[in-house]
Parts: sequence; structure tokens; C-alpha cells
Amino acid sequence: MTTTNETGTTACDWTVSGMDCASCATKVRGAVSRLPGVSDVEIGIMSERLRLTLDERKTDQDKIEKTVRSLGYGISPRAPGKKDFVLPGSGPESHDGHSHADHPAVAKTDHSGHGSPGHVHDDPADRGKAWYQTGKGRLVILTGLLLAAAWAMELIAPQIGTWAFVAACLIGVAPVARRAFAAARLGQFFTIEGLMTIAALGALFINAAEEAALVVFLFAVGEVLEGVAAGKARDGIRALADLVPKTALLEENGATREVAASSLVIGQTVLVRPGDRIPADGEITEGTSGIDESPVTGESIPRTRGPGENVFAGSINTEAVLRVTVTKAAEDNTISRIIRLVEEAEEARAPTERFIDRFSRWYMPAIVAVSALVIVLPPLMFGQSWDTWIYRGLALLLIGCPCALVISVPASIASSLSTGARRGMLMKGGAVIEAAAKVSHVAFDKTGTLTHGRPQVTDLVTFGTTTEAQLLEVAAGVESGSSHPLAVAILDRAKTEGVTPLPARDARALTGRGVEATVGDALAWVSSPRHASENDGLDCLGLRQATIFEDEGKTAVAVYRKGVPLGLIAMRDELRPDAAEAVRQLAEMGISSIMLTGDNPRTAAAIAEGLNIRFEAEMMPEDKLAAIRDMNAQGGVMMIGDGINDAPALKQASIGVAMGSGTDVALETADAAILRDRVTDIPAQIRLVRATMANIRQNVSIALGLKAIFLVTTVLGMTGLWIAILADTGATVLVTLNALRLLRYNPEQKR
Ligand SMILES: Nc1ncnc2c1ncn2[C@@H]1O[C@H](COP(=O)(O)OP(=O)(O)OP(=O)(O)O)[C@@H](O)[C@H]1O
Ligand SMILES: [Zn+2]
Repeated sequence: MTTTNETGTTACDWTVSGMDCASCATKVRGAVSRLPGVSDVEIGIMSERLRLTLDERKTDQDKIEKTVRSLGYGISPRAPGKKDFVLPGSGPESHDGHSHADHPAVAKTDHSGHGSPGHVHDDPADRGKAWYQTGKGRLVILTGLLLAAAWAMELIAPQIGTWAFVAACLIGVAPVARRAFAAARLGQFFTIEGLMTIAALGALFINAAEEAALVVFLFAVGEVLEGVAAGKARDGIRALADLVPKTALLEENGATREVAASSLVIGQTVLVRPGDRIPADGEITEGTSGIDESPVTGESIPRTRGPGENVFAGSINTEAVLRVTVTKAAEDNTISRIIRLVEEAEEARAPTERFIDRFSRWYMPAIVAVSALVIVLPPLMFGQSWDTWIYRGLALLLIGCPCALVISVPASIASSLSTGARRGMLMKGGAVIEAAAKVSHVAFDKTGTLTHGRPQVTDLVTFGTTTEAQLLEVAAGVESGSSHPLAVAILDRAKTEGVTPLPARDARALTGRGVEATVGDALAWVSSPRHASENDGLDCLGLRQATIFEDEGKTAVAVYRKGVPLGLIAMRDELRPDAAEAVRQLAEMGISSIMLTGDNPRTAAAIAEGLNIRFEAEMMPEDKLAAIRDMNAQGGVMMIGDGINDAPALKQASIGVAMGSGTDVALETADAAILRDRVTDIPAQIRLVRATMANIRQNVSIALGLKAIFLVTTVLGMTGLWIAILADTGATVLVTLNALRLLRYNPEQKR
């Protein structure tokens, strides 16, 4: 749970449940930030994560948990790494206040409504009490009481009926009032619970018992609906967490036994039967089987993997028994990191969201002030009836909750992130979504994005008396330290030809041009033909031969030793089959694509022709940065790279997207990642972010529009208390439901 840094402060994570709207989060943030030693508070409504940076000498963690509980929320510490596997309340039963009794590490919490006491003890009396305090329990009891009161009013005596309504109202408002009081004691005066309590008691005061009871009832309805809606929005992350298998078959001393997947350590061997999920990131040591990686990368076509190849935790072994050596501890494996990324993304707030937060901070106090004026001014100045204006003022108070507005953005973003994650499209939060929706250019790095990134040697040309084997010997020697795709291709070819690379010393990469190294007693190069001809490593004839290869879309490199040309190696990197389609879709969406490459203009032109894409060739890394800066200035650019050697370019772009199943590096370096090897996921991702922004705009309009309308009708006396409460909880539910539509959005479908 803790990581201490040099300044003596510690970051601690908790899971806080029951926060279904943003005023809840504000309340918790306000209350805990006042505690001694707490310097920073981060809170995620959707991820339910509370992260505090605190000074442990000054802070009593019990006190923190007590504070949060007193506000009516559940809280439990998150263990490092483990949190990805035990998301509190991740079962379907969590919505009705029952809890995971079999899981002591998990907070016994519920998910209903504006926070309800999360600390549920196991004895029956307490359980009953907790059930009552959750929105659902209160709702059942209130329904009964209201029906009884109505019946009493009709059939027994109006007087008794009225008293029954008073009782219903008091019983219903008590838990709300208690939470309001707890918040007020912690310095949070403007809470929806506080407004609610004042409105209900005020209505009793002006003899509107019937309506007061109705308001309390509708508030309970709203809480339940909000809880359900928020729970649905969270299901996306839970679904991800559920993909991680809980157990593994550990092989030790010739025997196998079942252990918790989270307890596996690096180096252990696990047995994976057909149909099982792979319990850990690891390397296959025995067996070959089709692996369905869709849970991790979204790619649903199984791939065949055999000994020496890597597999991801969460993927499904479809055919044969495998032995896998664990290469990563549970908390570091790819799926855990994806989950963590999605969770953290939900907390990284979009600019719109920050604006709304600031807005809501003065909105609630402002409404309270207006309500006070509405109550006092007309009776005092114009001698109008107190009762009428108290009533209208109370109704106004209820409109003072900014919940719907504040939840509108995070709910849309949470849905969008889950929808993307299911297809292997990861985005690091609202700011990324907002920026990505605006881009007007997409820049592709050539290798590994538009092409597979695995060039193969196609032709060997030797000069003078050099043999092919000698050519490869030198080339492979020079390249042996390099991980450049061209180097990999040359080393591969040497291996299949049975050629041993000559030992090389002092290898040095010449950025954008090639590699040099000392082989034997002479300096040798493998470089671009242009660089070679400038250094007497290639004559006119050789240069012309290279040009022919390049016009065919191949990349040629020259191999030479000090002044002695040895030959040419031509390589071809196949285009991804859907690259052209992706470029076409982007064009349809009004986005211009460009290919940036360090390769020569002829190879680039041959490749670009098939794709119908603009290109710039022979670019040094700094040229790429400059080009991206230009496009940034023209409305934003999304840069697509493989995340391995193009990190600076990805950083420079408005949005950097790492593509391909080189997920490892990709996840950390970029703003977004595409885990499937599909170029068409780029237009799909842009469709998704655009739909998300449209959804957010709808939500903000719904929330603001409803409030504005009812603000006016309330002051004019056209609508009353219960419409006011509907305007709040109703709008909250409406925007959450609207956000949920994004969960069903299919970004691959063109529209
Ligand atoms: N290891 C190497 N071996 C041989 N040639 C190299 C090597 N590295 C770079 N080159 C030469 O430099 C050129 C540019 O390489 P660089 O790696 O900068 O391109 P890039 O922009 O990353 O490529 P791409 O646009 O294909 O992704 C290559 O086309 C090649 O001619
Ligand atoms: Zn609320």
C-alpha cells in the first residue's frame, strides 16, 4: 500500500465505495484534506480509488478510515498489486449491500446511493441496520410508510394521515441528516444531504408533510438509481479484472498443485491445460498451442505460440497442454498494468472536467444564497405570504446540487475507456480523449505501423571477388549489437545461411544512416547507399543497382570496408494488409495522413503509392520532431509509432499512439496504445473519442438545461419540491445512462 519517497511522505491507496456522484468525491476530498499530515488527495469516482500523500508520523490511518466512514462511505486499504485482483465489490451481489464475507481483505461495503455506511459487521442486528441505511432498504420501508400514510389519510382520518407522513419523512431523512451532520462537522457545509435535510424539515415546518415525505422518498429512489448506474459504468473495469485467473497449477518437484495466481514468483513453472487461462506473463518452455490473446490485446484470432515465445496472463490456451515459466510477478504483468492504466486514466481529469469542478464549487453556495433571498425578500419587501416563498426557496435549494453536471464528464470517459480497452485501445485519460478528438493530422512512422516492422532480406548483390557468405559475415558482424529492424533481418539471413558473424568491436550507430564497427583490423560500415557513396563505399554502378531496389519499395543498404565496397543487401518490409483502408477511412473523416520515414525517398514513394498517403523521407529524428511541431500548430497531430525507437516523436505530438503487440514499452511511453496489430484501429479510436466528446456535450447540456429550466419554473412557482428533487437525481441518472450508451458503441463500424 505504501511507497515512501525522500521527503518522508508516503502515498497510500484506499478503495472508497459508495461514491456515486461528484459531490460525494468533493466531500471526501474536503474532509480528508483537513486531516493532519495529508498533503495531496487524489480521488476517482469511477475507479473508487483514494490516494493520499501523507506524512506518516503525523497521520493516523485509522483516523482517515474513520473520517470516511463517518461520511457514510465504505473504505478499505488497497494492497499493492493485489488491488487489480480483488476489486472490492466486484461481484454482482455488491449492489444490495451484502458483502464478501469470505474475503477479509475486502471492505464490507455496499454500492447504493449517495454513500451509505460501508462498515457492515456480521452480526444480524447490524446487518439489518446497514440494510436500512442503504438506499434500497430505506426505499422499501419508505414505500410501505407512504402507502400506509395515504391509506390512513383516506380511510381513517386526515389528521392521522398527516402524522403518518410526518413520521415517514422523519424516518426517511434521519440517515441523510446524520451524513449531512458528519460532513458539516468536517467543514463541508454545502452538501446535497444538507440541502435535502433542510428542505425536508422546512417543508414540515410549513405544513407540507405530504410533500416532504414524497421528496424524501424520491431522494431515496434517486440514490438507488444512481448507485445502479454508477455500478454499471464501473463494470467495464471489473470485467477487465475478472479476466485474470485466480489460480494456477504450479509445478514443483515433479508434482503439481493449485496455488493463487497472485502468489506466483518469477522463475516458477506452471502447467496450463487447454481451455485454461494463462495465469501469469511468461515464456513457453514446452508445448505449442493456439493462444487467444483477446482479453489482453483485443485480438480475437488465436495465434500459435511455441517454446521460447511469450504469453500474457489472461490469454486463453485453446489447444494443447503448455508449460510456462513465469517471467513477471502478478502485479507487473501486462493485464494488471492495463487495468492500472485504465483506472488511473479515469482519474486523470479532462480540461472540461476541471472547468466543471471549479464551476460547481461556487454553484452550490450561490444557489443557497439565492434561495435565502427568495425566501426573505418577497415577504419582507412586498408583504407576500411567507409560506409560499419558503416553499419556493426550499425547492430552489434542491436544485443546488451540481451532481448531474459533475458526473457527466467522468461517466462518459469511464464508459469510453472501457469500450476502448475491450478492443485493445488504451487511452491515458480524459485529457487524451479531448485532445485526440480534435486532431486534424495523423502522422505514421513507417516501420512497425504501416508495415509489419519485420523486414526480410530479398536480394544480395556482391562486388568484385566478394562472396555472398563474406558479405553476410561482415554485415552481420557490424550489426550484431544493433536491434534495428534492418539489423535483425540481416542477422536472421546470416543464421539461415549458416554464416557466423565476424567478431566486431566498437560498434557505433550513425543515426538515420547506418552502423559502423571495427571488423578484424579495418573499420566497416552497413549504411544507406547515399551515406556509402559519400564515403567511397559505393560507386555509380552500385548506386544505380540500389536505386532499382528502392523503386521496388525495398530498402537497400551498402556493406563496405574502408574504401572497399563489398555489396548490397536489399530488404522488404511487407505493408500491413489494412494500412490502405485505414488511410482511406481517415481521409473520409477529414483527417490527413502523412508517413514520416528515415528511409530514402524512392522506397518511401513506392510504399506511399500503394497507400495513397503523403510522405516525407530521409528524415532524421530531429526532422521528425520539427514536422510534428508544425502539424501540432495546425490543429493537432496524432503520431503513430511502434513505441520502441520513436518515443521522442510520440511525446512531441499532441497525441502519441504506440501501436502493436510490443505492448511492454508501448504502454508507458505514449498517451494511447493500440494493442492489436490493426491500422484500422487508428480511425476506430478517433471515432470513439469523437463519440465520447459528443456524449459529454449531450450530458453537459442535459445537466445544465434541466437545472436552468427548473430554476426558472421554481422561482415562478410553476413547479414544486418534488420536481426539484427529480431535476437533480433524475438528471444524474439521465446523464449516467446516456454515458452508458458508449459501452455499446462499436468504433469499428463506419458511420
Ligand atoms: N542498423 C542499421 N543498419 C543498416 N542501415 C541502417 C541502420 N540504421 C539505420 N540505417 C539506415 O538509415 C536509414 C534510416 O534509418 P532510421 O532508423 O532513422 O529510419 P526510421 O525513420 O526509423 O525508419 P522508418 O521510417 O522505416 O521507421 C535506413 O533506411 C537505413 O538506410
Ligand atoms: Zn449527488
